[in-house]
Amino acid sequence: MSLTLEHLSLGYRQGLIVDDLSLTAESGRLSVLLGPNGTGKSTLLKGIAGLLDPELGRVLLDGQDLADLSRARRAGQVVYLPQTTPVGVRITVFEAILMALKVHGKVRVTDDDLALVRGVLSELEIAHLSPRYLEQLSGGQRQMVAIAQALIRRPRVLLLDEPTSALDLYHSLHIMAVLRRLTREQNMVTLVAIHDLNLAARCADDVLAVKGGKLQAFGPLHQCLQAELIQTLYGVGADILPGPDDSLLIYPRLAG
Ligand SMILES: Nc1ncnc2c1ncn2[C@@H]1O[C@H](COP(=O)(O)OP(=O)(O)OP(=O)(O)O)[C@@H](O)[C@H]1O
Repeated sequence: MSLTLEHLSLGYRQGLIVDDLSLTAESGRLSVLLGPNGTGKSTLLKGIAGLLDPELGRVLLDGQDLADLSRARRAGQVVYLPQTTPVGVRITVFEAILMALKVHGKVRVTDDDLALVRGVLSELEIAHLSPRYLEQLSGGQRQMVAIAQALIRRPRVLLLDEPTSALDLYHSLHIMAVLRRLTREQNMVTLVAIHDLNLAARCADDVLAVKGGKLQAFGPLHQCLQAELIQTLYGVGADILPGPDDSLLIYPRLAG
């Protein structure tokens, strides 16, 4: 399976933010979406999810134009987790994840549904939060519940916007490792916008870098994540060293 962006241009009233972007991402691979603040990463994810209509171009899943699907069918295949998620009504963590599972399905809850909710709670190590109300959670706990809500829907394309921004070191590493494993096991196309380059380098198969609306790089981690790219994206020099387990260690250097 593959996700293809074909001359995709996206924007708002003030103009284009994503400008003529073309690439094909293969399933079973996790891509990190890199780029400076305000450059269009969230805009790109929203465009792929169908929350923003393209000015030009298409988003294809295995050759099928996603614009031809109903909103509900597209949402079943492509799940987007925004940077901030509303707390919403007074429900427990267990209920919130169950509701995410049933969002476009039958209303009746089966034993299999309950087992799926328990499975994702255990996978993300948040089973102890199950009876708590969403409004009682910390920022990081809420972020993990939102990730659980995205995962339980078993999408073909998983789009996560800075999913570890509120997580501590242990939980960031754990969540990214789970995302990488599930991407392979469930053969998803996973795209994760992220600012922490060292975390990105530990979990990425591919790098997708954007700046000024334009694609700067797309391809395997070791090929793409070079000092020149970091300089282009962020205006920051960097030493890049080989890390354990085929990862990279990035040591950024501000000039002066
Ligand atoms: N709903 C909107 N209406 C108008 N302009 C918007 C809207 N959402 C975002 N923008 C603008 O589009 C540009 C890209 O924003 P976007 O949120 O996609 O950036 P980003 O790369 O995800 O940034 P960050 O790393 O800071 O989260 C910014 O200039 C932003 O102000």
